[in-house]
Amino acid sequence: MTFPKQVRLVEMSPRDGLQNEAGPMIATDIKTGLINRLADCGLNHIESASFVSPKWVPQMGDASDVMAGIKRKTGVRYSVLTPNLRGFENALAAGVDEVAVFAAASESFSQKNINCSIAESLERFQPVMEAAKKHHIPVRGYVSTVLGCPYEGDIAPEQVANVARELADMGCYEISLGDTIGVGTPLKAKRMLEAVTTQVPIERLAAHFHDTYGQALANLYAVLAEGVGVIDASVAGLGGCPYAKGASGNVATEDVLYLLNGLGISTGVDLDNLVATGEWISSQLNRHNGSKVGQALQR
Ligand SMILES: CC(C)(COP(=O)([O-])OP(=O)([O-])OC[C@H]1O[C@@H](n2cnc3c(N)ncnc32)[C@H](O)[C@@H]1OP(=O)([O-])[O-])[C@@H](O)C(=O)NCCC(=O)NCCSC(=O)C[C@@](C)(O)CC(=O)[O-]
Repeated sequence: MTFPKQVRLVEMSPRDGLQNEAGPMIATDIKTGLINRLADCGLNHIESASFVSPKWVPQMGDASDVMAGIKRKTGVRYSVLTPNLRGFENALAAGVDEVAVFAAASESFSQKNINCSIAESLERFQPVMEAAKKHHIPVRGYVSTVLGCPYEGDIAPEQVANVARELADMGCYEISLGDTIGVGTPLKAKRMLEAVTTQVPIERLAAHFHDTYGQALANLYAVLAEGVGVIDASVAGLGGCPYAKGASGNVATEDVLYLLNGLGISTGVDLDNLVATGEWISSQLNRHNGSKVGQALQR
């Protein structure tokens, strides 16, 4: 096994973490406070908001205010989700550093999440890619449901590979592979990755695993051993997907960092500060802290 010496953590909590919070709209200053604290932990890539339809995801309805309210830290990339050209234009006006388009490996999930087929979604991303190129904005791509779909069950690794290749070919610099409902196991994750790397080099892949079945760290260990060097995670394990009922949050950033520290893999992120941030946001949201490491170190 050859683990990478360094891993880039992409922090998901302000977007993937908060998009699914039930109840009233979370105050914008809690969102900006979270982002500023995360940057102070040493995280240098923070997915901060979504420029999607507020009818579909109400919690992200203040994306422009969030972008205007954060204290920008040099060296930190503040990225957002953009499902279409309108989202991109709004994101550009808000001064984002990077955008992400999001497709799925499952037709049913694509319909439920963005109201179109996989092929239509790729067509819809084309003008986003062109506009982003013109404005020198890097674009990340997501593939959801890479290890299972809430509507279709198992997804063929080849289907994941095809969608990942399409996104890479259209210009996404990195493809993040999402186990949206957290059903994967290490062997499945390894096999999916083997299929994807026949189409997209491993240097351009990221792992985005949810922890619904408690397998996310084991799955990450499996793909780290294959050489994946970018991991998406969410402080305090915040989150879930509005269009994947029952899915829990991304794997907790604190838990991933503890694993990486134990493997001697550097990230530039401070664990104590991160644990304090996980505690802070959990108390602001009046929510259980979903990080095991966060719970252990707070005792
Ligand atoms: C894609 C659409 C817009 C299609 O939605 P639609 O209803 O098919 O499209 P539409 O063009 O008819 O638009 C519907 C309404 O939204 C407006 N609209 C249209 N676009 C925008 C925009 N950009 N910003 C603001 N408003 C917008 C548009 O103007 C219209 O308003 P109305 O005329 O009814 O008043 C919709 O389905 C949508 O916003 N979906 C977002 C779903 C979402 O955010 N899901 C969660 C993120 S994905 C995820 O979590 C997975 C991931 C990435 O983390 C990886 C993983 O874990 O697998």
